[in-house]
Amino acid sequence: MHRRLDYRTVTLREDGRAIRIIDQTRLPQQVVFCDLETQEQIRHAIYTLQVRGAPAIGVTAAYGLALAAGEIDARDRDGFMGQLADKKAYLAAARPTAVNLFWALDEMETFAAGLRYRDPKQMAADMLQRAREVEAQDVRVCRRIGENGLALLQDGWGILTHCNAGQLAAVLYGTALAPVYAGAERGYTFHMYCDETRPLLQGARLTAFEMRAAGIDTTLLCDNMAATAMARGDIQAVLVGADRIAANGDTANKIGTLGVAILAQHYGIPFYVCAPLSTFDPCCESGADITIEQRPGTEISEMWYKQPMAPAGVKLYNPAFDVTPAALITGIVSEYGVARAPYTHSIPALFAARKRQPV
Ligand SMILES: CSC[C@@H](O)[C@@H](O)C(=O)COP(=O)(O)O
Repeated sequence: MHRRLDYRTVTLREDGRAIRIIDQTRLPQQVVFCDLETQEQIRHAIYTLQVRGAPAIGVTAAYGLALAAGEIDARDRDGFMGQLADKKAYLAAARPTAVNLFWALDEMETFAAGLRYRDPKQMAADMLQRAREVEAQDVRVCRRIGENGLALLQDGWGILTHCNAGQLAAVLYGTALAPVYAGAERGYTFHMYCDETRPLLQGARLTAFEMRAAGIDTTLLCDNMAATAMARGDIQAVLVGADRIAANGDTANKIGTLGVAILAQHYGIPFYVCAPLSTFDPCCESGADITIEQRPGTEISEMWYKQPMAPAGVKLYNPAFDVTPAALITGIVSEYGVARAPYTHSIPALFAARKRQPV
């Protein structure tokens, strides 16, 4: 039976005074909702991955800046925009790699700059309305990604995914898992293979959880088992999300994605990246321009076990993302269709399509 989680990962609380998120650090044991009211709570929730995944971070940031704007006490437009810029910089420092964070903050600042100046409370209320639209747009966009991605898949396929790019990484559908949900709605049977995704186990804790809740056949495997699953012929396609896509198609996603892409090329398995246009960053010429977040080594050495998992004092290396070169990507599935190499031509075509008919 198909039972996608019937709640939104990120939304505005009914009274409009807080962001309501599912606390992803408590999954899969507990589904706990958490209300974020202050900018400190919002930045902390993004940094600690209570809310995570590029599109969900973007929606949180949009609401976050609107709520923070409600705290502004300014006499005129310049005062308001000055304080808004400070709040934007504060939220932007939460995490460096997912461009949706910066995209959403820029959208909100540009929106505020375009408003006829009234009292700060009214400006903040208008911004909150705009943030609601960012949330609604995420739902529409992800549905379109689902339809576009489904057209590349066949009923009965085994699909490998890495990290979590599903409902829990966006508002309702996700990106890489949106085609799987779209297929399930039509009665397709997919066999999902979820990499556990060391060190923070987004695949085990989140993807396996939401796939099972949706009644989709799901197998969890350790990251180092993907090669064997491919060699056995279990995998017919790889679907992953993205945190930032450079102008040449190089794609930053959760650490380990690059290894999966190399394996997929070796075994001749199509490797698709699924992402909304808000994850594309035309200012990054290539993957070399993408800042990769470094996180505390303790996420490797002691996070998931009662006892330390490594000898005291060992040097630790914990980049949170890697960059998959465009040459390893079969196609990038967006809400405006599928871009293929050469990406320097096909990505601008997606942006042109958006200009003609925004989703
Ligand atoms: C649709 S989500 C795409 C990516 O944000 C996702 O694959 C990912 O890498 C998330 O990393 P995380 O560190 O859990 O925020």
